[in-house]
Amino acid sequence: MRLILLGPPGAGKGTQAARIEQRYGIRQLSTGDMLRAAVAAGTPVGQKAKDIMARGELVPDEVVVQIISERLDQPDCAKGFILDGFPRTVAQAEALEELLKAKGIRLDAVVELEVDGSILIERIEKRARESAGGPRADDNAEALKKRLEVYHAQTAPLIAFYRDRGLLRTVDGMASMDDVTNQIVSVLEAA
Ligand SMILES: Nc1ncnc2c1ncn2[C@@H]1O[C@H](COP(=O)(O)OP(=O)(O)O)[C@@H](O)[C@H]1O
Repeated sequence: MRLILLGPPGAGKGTQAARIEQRYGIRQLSTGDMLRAAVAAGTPVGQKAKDIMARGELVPDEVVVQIISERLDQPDCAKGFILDGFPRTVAQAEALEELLKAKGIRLDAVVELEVDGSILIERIEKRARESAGGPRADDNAEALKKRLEVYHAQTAPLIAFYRDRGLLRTVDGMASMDDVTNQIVSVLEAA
């Protein structure tokens, strides 16, 4: 099973990806988590990404494409994977298409979590208050506003991109967490 989870910040991609990982024994690949790990470790990629991420902007396409390309070659992705937070631009989606073609891999589905803009800010502020390790560098009002703008300008066009390819499946991200999981599972069983 190979899928992409698509949706705005705060839509619940991380939560659902972790559940799908458990259920199907496939790997969750979160570019946000990978970049945060690189920042924490102070690697060259992390040094490059740190300030960009804190502002809520996107790190350059070639950086994340390279990270994902290498990650997909790891043996733990052989059974499948869930891309969470990637692709985030049409250029990334095109690069992914090329990459998968070269690796001889086909996507099964792109699952869009549809959530009203009005509740996203509320959800992320709640996450910032409740996160054990303290809030993320980009979970503040200014970066959040920027992340939502970036989503609408750069990532939302991927909905049409994948609809055109017959891969898009939309689920109601406003339902309860369990209900959203069930919807995703039905979509995957049908794919
Ligand atoms: N595919 C990507 N392309 C560019 N930047 C990315 C990508 N994935 C993550 N990032 C960077 O990491 C930040 C956090 O991403 P993520 O953890 O997916 O957060 P969220 O979905 O909650 O906004 C993004 O705002 C961006 O700066």
